[in-house]
Amino acid sequence: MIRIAIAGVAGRMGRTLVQAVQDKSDQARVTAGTTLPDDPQAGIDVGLVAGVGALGVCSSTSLKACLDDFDVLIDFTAPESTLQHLMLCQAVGKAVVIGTTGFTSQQKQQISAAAADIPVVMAPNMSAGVNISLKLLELAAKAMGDDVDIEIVEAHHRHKKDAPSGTALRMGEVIADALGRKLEEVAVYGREGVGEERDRKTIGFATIRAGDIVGDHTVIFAGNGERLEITHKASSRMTFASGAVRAATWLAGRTPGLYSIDDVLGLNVT
Ligand SMILES: NC(=O)C1=CN([C@@H]2O[C@H](COP(=O)(O)OP(=O)(O)OC[C@H]3O[C@@H](n4cnc5c(N)ncnc54)[C@H](OP(=O)(O)O)[C@@H]3O)[C@@H](O)[C@H]2O)C=CC1
Ligand SMILES: O=C(O)C1=N[C@H](C(=O)O)C[C@H](O)C1
Repeated sequence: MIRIAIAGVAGRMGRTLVQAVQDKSDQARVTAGTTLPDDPQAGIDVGLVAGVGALGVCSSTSLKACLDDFDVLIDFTAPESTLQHLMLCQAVGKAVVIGTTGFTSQQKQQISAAAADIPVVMAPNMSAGVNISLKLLELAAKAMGDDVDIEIVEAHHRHKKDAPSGTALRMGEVIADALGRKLEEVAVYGREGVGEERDRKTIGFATIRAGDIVGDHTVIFAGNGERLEITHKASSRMTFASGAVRAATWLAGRTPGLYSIDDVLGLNVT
């Protein structure tokens, strides 16, 4: 039985993660959960927070206080918090699944460094569909990339803080790598006013924040006379949460290293 801690248990993903672990109660159980100290859910049973009934585990306001109580931490909070949690786990040799997005490149390097000591799975999107779509994007980019304009459009709920989404950026990286381009040199984040016509080598990003959209991503490969669009639409956060729980059960007992969701899903075959 894998003992799982969930950071940010009162958040949208935190609550869904508790439900997802409950759905895998033959393999895993929630043995710790955290909130910020000023959260109204602080100290409340994590099962009650998530709406699945009491689990006998009260949410803690400090991960440090429950480091003995879990095998794997699942963290979908915010970049700074995730890094603090990661350092605590590194100090005691606990595995971490990171779903948080919005890291700077320097923060990503800190995560890679920590993964020299502990097993870490990190993915901006834990759904199987998105990770399969990344393979399709690589194929499409290699086949069409130099003859088409490539635009990435993403839409999320009004509460999302980071933009573009971590998934959209990952899609951009996969496409840029496939085409031998550097994303930081070719990315165009939104357009406004009068300027030059489009440079074919650029990869454009457009962001929508509205209502309760769970997460939509479309990549457009537009050429002369045809365009290919690859779209993924998440209709429930459970797709991300069940992917993260699968990653946590896969990660328990592994050797240190930075693993991707491709490793978990067996998509790393070439
Ligand atoms: N990889 C994937 O598949 C997915 C990734 N995400 C990412 O996950 C992250 C969270 O998303 P979402 O659940 O919608 O956001 P929420 O804001 O709903 O949840 C985050 C929760 O973490 C809490 N929190 C922040 N810092 C700490 C801390 N130090 N200790 C304990 N709790 C803390 C927040 O509290 P407070 O509100 O008080 O700040 C909040 O309750 C985002 O980065 C998002 O992009 C989301 C979905 C899928
Ligand atoms: O914040 C969200 O909600 C989501 N964030 C992730 C991202 O930034 O890509 C994944 C998913 O699309 C939902």
